[in-house]
Amino acid sequence: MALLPVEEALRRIVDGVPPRPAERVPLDDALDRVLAEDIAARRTQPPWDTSAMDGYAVRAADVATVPTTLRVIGAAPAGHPFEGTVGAGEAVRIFTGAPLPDGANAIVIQEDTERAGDEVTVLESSGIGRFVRKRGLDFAEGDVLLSAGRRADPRAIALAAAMNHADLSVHGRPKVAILSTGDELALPGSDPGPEKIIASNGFGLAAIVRRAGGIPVDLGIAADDRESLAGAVAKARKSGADVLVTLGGASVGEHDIVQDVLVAEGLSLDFWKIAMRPGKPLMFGMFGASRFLGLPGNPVSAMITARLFLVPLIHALCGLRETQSGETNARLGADLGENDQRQDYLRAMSSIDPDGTLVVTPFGRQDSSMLATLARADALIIRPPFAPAATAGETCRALLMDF
Ligand SMILES: Nc1nc2c(c(=O)[nH]1)N[C@H]1C(S)=C(S)[C@@H](COP(=O)(O)OP(=O)(O)OC[C@H]3O[C@@H](n4cnc5c(N)ncnc54)[C@H](O)[C@@H]3O)O[C@H]1N2
Ligand code: MOO
Repeated sequence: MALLPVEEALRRIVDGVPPRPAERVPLDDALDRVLAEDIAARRTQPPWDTSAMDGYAVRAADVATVPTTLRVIGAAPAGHPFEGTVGAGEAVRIFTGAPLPDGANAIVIQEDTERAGDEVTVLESSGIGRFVRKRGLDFAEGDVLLSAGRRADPRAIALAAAMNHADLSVHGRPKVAILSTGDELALPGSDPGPEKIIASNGFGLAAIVRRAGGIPVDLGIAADDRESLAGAVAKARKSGADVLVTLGGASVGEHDIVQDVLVAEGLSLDFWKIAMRPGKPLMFGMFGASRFLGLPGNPVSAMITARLFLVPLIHALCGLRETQSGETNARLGADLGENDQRQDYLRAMSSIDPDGTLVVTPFGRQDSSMLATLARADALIIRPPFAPAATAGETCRALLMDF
């Protein structure tokens, strides 16, 4: 059976996703939220011509020939403009960030002067505009400097503050309900019998959700029976989550009943099974107003499919417009055999060659149960379906691990 290509699966998941409604938050709470509107400067910065240095505001013509001695007629610390005018043969003591007084058109830095009482001797000349920041050097009132859809990173927050905004309109954070499934699962820190497996996926997923800008809602662990799953699904409905993620029970065994139960509860399934390794049994559909992603239970499959499909979905719900795939060209560090119909994501270690090239070397064992390997890996080598055998040194595509 032909499996759905990865790119097509992603397109179906993220296309047409409406961002969460906007809300206003103080600057201090805006970090990593996504701007819901363009932000224009409420003032011009700097609002006047200012000194870029501590020194003396002078007329450039007066210091064309040095040394020369000028009369100091006042001072202009930052925040306290000098109200008068600098005339011929005069200077005003000035400090970094203070407005340039009328009449002056240059700054002489303090180190190039000798002060004696109300006279200053200038030892180095200074041209027109020297050490002067012109009004509006950074931005002018009305300039739109931050666009809707941008993440409020620290630089954006600093700029928004400088533009005189105390709060920002940002999109709401999507809620992602996470349900682990499996009779064999026990919580970390419990005293599990040898037949048990520690339920790690939910924790990894919640961390991915938080990093991506969502709010994880833990629905716990459902057993592999219809009643338990239906009960958990009822909780999911109540949670009002934007996305419901199930973990495990996605494959073909008779205990893999997630899809059956959800369809009986109203899931409209869009697709099941994609051309990807790890992650083949991925499911996607609409569950009422929520988007549903059924991730495979194998721990590495769950983490990688979450990175490739859930993260872009959360970004879309957050209103993020400029997303980066994280993919780059690299040089293969080992030979690889030919690939089958599934796009492969091989766990790999990256290094930089002496010539500056990024090299990615896959681990020998690629089993999708191996979290220790995933944690050591810092890149995934992407092998398209039916890629021919490749030798070390060839160019390949790699996804740098950002989660
Ligand atoms: N006959 C076939 N068998 C399998 C196929 C197939 O196509 N035909 N696909 C394989 C692939 S690929 C994957 S991936 C897995 C996915 O299986 P499920 O999604 O049904 O996952 P489970 O069977 O529930 O669990 C698999 C594995 O992962 C462990 N697990 C489950 N949940 C967690 C959790 N929350 N934390 C940690 N570990 C978890 C579970 O104990 C199992 O060991 O199916 C293959 N089989
Ligand atoms: O797709 Mo499964 O995720 O290969 O192990």
